[in-house]
Amino acid sequence: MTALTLTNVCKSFGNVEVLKDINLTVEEGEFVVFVGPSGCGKSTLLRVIAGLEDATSGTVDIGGTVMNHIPPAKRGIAMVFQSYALYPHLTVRDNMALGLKQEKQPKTVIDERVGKAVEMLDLGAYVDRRPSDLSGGQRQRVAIGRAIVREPKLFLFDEPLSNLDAALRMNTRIEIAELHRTLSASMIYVTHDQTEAMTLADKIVVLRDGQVEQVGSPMELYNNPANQFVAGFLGSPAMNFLHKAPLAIPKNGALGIRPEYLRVQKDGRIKGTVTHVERLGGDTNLLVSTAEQEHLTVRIFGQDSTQVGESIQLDFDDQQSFAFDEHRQRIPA
Ligand SMILES: Nc1ncnc2c1ncn2[C@@H]1O[C@H](COP(=O)(O)OP(=O)(O)OP(=O)(O)O)[C@@H](O)[C@H]1O
Repeated sequence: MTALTLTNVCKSFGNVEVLKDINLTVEEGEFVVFVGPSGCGKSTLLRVIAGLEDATSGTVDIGGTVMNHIPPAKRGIAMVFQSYALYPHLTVRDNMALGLKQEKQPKTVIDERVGKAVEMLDLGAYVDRRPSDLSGGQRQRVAIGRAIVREPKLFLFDEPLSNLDAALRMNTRIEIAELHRTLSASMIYVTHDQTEAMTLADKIVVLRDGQVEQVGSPMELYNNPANQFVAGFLGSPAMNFLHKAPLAIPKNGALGIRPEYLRVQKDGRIKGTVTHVERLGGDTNLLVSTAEQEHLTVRIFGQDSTQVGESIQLDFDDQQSFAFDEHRQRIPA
């Protein structure tokens, strides 16, 4: 069963085309992440699925029903926003129960579902507090709880972790992954953070300028990017692109090498100077300016004593490099 099918979905604001012919399926139980740079249309696409925006053309099918003209509350979806969108005057318990009360669910059902969500999200100690007395991470868990109690067919997350600091972001990311395993629910998650996309997704949809660039599992996209944009977007530090001889560069194209596939080697084909060293504790990143005035990042696993200003020679295995043509499309190996 398919949780969501988008067919030829387009969206314009005035004469600005923000989504261009989007075709996509989300299978039941799948965790799909929309990723792409700021302004590429991720949130708009999510809002079209939610019914907060109308598609200009195309169909939005949720669980086998075309939903284009069905209001958000009747689409069987629940949305979690970056801003939490909690009611400040209501307690945690009442915030979570509100949607069910509005649906006129019996009290026993409300108590049971809220109780289950509170337990799942470890919010037991906070049920009588108001949002202002919670941390950002706790607030976001309440917002997630409010979505869970509605038992939606499809969860929609719009950058839910953007307001959290790095440590909390990682914890909450893991909690969302666990939640997905526990609920086996279909989820769509919007982010511009490629780490979130890589770690959470069953399937990543890379968007650019309102179009789908590539769809696949995180490792498929990492190991087999269709084009230079996808190759450069996924991976941290980002893939290096070299454009100048003496390496074998496709005509007017580029050779892509991931930082972890470059190694320091005497007589290496790439010669350069270290311009900056980032010691991350576990790993070391070297920034290198090549003899051809191109810039590279080299990722060394572990600690390394290389200093700024040192001359360096680098090499790589050809089968671990990626060739791109003049249109930035991947040239198959
Ligand atoms: N209501 C609107 N009216 C006019 N233009 C809009 C409206 N909403 C979004 N846009 C435009 O549509 C484009 C896509 O916006 P959207 O918010 O979907 O991008 P995004 O990929 O989610 O970006 P970000 O990561 O910055 O949130 C942007 O150029 C934006 O300015």
